[in-house]
Amino acid sequence: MSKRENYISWDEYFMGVALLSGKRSKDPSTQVGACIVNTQNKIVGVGYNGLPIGISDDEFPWQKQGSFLETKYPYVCHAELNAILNNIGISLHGCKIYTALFPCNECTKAIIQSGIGEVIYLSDKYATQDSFVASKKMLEKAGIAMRKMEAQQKHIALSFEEGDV
Ligand SMILES: O=c1ccn([C@H]2C[C@H](O)[C@@H](COP(=O)(O)O)O2)c(=O)[nH]1
Ligand SMILES: [Zn+2]
Repeated sequence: MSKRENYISWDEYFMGVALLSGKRSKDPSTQVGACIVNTQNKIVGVGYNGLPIGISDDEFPWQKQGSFLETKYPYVCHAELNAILNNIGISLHGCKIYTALFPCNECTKAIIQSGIGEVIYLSDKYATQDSFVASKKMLEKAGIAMRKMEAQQKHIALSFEEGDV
C-alpha cells in the first residue's frame, strides 16, 4: 500500500488547531483561536478569546454596543494573548503564531515582546480599523513576518464516531 496523499499541510494543521481552540469561545460574534508553534513544529501554546480565569461567562456582557463597561470589550482576553500566556513555559523567540483573526494592537505588542517571529492569519476583517492599522505598522517596524494563510483544503470535517477512525 502506498502513502496517503491528501494529508493536511503544517499550515492547515496549526491553523486547524487555532480554529478548534476558537470553538471554545463564548463570544457570540467573533470566535478567535490562536496556536503558537516552535521551530521544530511543536505546539507550545494555544488560546481563544474569553473572559479571564475566575470570571463567569454568564455574569459579564457579550454585547458589542452600548456604554463601554456594558460591552464585552474591556473584559475579554484575546486569543493571541491567551496563547502567549498559556505557553508551556519556554522562550517564544523565533516561534510562529497562527491566529484566526489578524491581531489587534494590544496582542501585537505582546507578540513582539515575546519574541515571536511570524504571524499567520486567516481573516483580516478589521484591516481598516485604527487598532489593526497600528498592528501592521508595528509588525513591519519590528521585522516580524506576516502572511495570510492560503489553505489548499477549504474545509476539514471532524467526526467523533468511533467507526470513522
Ligand atoms: O486580536 C484580537 C482581536 C479581537 N479578538 C477578539 C475580541 C472579541 O472577543 C472578538 C471581536 O469581537 P467583535 O464582535 O468582532 O468586535 O475578537 C481577539 O481574540 N484577538
Ligand atoms: Zn488582540
